Amino acid sequence: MIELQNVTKSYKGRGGSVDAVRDISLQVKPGEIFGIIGHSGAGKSTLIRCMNLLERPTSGRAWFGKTELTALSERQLQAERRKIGMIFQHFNLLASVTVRENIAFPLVLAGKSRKEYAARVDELLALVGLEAHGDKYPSQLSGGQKQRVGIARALAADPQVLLCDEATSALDPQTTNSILSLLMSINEKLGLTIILITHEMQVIRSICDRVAVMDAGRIVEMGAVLDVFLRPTHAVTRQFADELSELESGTPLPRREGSKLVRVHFVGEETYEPVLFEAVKGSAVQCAILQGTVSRMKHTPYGQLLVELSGPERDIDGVITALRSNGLDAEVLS
Ligand SMILES: Nc1ncnc2c1ncn2[C@@H]1O[C@H](COP(=O)(O)OP(=O)(O)OP(=O)(O)O)[C@@H](O)[C@H]1O
Repeated sequence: MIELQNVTKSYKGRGGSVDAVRDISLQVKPGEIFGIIGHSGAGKSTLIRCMNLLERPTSGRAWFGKTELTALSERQLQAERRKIGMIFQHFNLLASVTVRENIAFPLVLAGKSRKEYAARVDELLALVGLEAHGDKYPSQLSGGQKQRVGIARALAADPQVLLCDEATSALDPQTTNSILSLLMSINEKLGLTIILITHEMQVIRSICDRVAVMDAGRIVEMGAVLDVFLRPTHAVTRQFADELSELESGTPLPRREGSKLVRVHFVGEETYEPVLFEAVKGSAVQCAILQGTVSRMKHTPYGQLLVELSGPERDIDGVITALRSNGLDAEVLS
């Protein structure tokens, strides 16, 4: 759907040239929600803007379906860009016109008359839950409502892909969740491919299918969200995975002599099974649960427990082996 091949984007600054994006290749599949996460300055905005050529790569190639965007003239590019919608952190709405007119804007640009676009705008207002707000001005709306207008406007020309540039970063957690649910339902209902950039794990955890982790202009890890964050290999990924774990770090924990501290990950339906109880049952091992969470990564139940296993070492090892042979990820921390 969207493909980048060896894309580099350099900016010339006073201190020389900065590679904001370095030699990035990736493929986004039709219908998926693909997240790009990284700290500030990692190159996320530059990367997403290379996908619709708001930034022209210094080298490398960008494809939209079978069309190579980097080979098009500005004029050809404008036509292709209509198939790629975009929403922004600060919404970028026109302050002097109503919600309805903001949403209609891409249709007006495409030469449609009011008569032609009126029904489409009503449909979009309903899709984003703003039926009662069409005649208001952006200044009369909350941040979440403004972003809903941004989404409706981005969808007006019926794009195949939606690029989201930090779309929830200016919103409070509750509003963030409502916008993420809206994006997920649009993805499911319309089959729209979504690519988003964020610095928030919550966004990746809630709605993304695959993720790329960026650091210093490069992608350092990429794959299914669960795979990347269950077994992070790069330090930056590990930091984000720790945010996800929700287990407190640094808190001194009570420990018994000779015990082992084990972190157990549960994924899928096993999250709700009594596997830990079964592994310990009948052994001489005592199991104390020190911390624990159960949540979801998109639709997949996911849990983590920090347990202390105490008893004879051989029996503790037997419990760990039993957990692993049940498909659980059991990591001995100390
Ligand atoms: N137009 C520009 N001119 C010069 N340097 C730029 C330009 N745009 C970005 N950069 C530099 O490129 C690097 C990556 O910036 P970018 O905005 O893509 O990162 P980011 O991950 O989106 O960060 P943030 O989350 O803070 O927006 C930074 O070092 C930035 O200073």
